[in-house]
Amino acid sequence: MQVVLGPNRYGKAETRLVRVVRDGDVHHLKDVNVSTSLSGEMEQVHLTGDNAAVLPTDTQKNTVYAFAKKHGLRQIEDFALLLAAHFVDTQPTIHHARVEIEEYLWRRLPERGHSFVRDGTEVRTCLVHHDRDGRSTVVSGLKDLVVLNSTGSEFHGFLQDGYTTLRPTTDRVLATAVTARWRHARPPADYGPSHARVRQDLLDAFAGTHSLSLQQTLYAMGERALTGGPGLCEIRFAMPNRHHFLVDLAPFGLDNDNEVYYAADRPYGLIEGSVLREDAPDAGFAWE
Ligand SMILES: O=c1[nH]c(=O)c2[nH]c(=O)[nH]c2[nH]1
Repeated sequence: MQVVLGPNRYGKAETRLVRVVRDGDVHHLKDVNVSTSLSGEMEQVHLTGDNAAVLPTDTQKNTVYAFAKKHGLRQIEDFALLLAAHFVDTQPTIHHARVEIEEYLWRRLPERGHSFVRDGTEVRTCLVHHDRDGRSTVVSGLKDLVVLNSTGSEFHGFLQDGYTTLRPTTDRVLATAVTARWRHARPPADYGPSHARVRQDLLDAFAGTHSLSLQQTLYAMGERALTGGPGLCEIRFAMPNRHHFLVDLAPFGLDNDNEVYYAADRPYGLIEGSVLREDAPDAGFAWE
């Protein structure tokens, strides 16, 4: 039986990097997790162990740190583009680079210029590709944006079969941890304000939508982000439905008028979907 090498890539996953910029007594902090992944002329390393085409993952990690010093680190998308282009443009055997970055957010404490507190659970993300034909794609995003509406959410009119026990409700808690990733029709002038704008659009739509299902809320959030400011053409979501079940307090002679909930962590409904402009340009390898 004949076998052949299939698609492959290799790289250094999760290079943790903290960059401090000292502006006198006031420090600026960037805390990121960088994963690089390269592909190209990798037949020989897999078939015979000849490493001549391989840029070591250790070198990839070193490059991340060196570039943080040489070029600074402002918007993660720009840093990822710089790294991806570097690997492809300097190594003929590397035909494609994929760089994924997570950024953990810190807020400076007001009293001091160099003390920080982690800003919630939210993570900013990006996924960048660059190939040897000079094509680049950028997907920006966020994850673990935890939101909750304590009313303004209903769920009824759903299919019922012999296994259905869920009661229809016209007033429930709606909570989720949003993962959203998006691409722009054209690169924005600055990924920072664009990210802030999309994030605010998502929050406004979550809060402002009287929800008949999390699916409806997802679409409303996508629609808002696409019709808002920063020129998005596609946004994809994964939203776990963080169920809040009313606790039955009747055994204790107490009523429970939507006041006391059991916040379940699993299982959870997982609602996923995308919203895109009808004329969205082809995504190419952007999401891979
Ligand atoms: O918003 C919801 N969508 C569903 O598809 C679903 N399914 C379910 O059990 N609860 C919910 N809630």
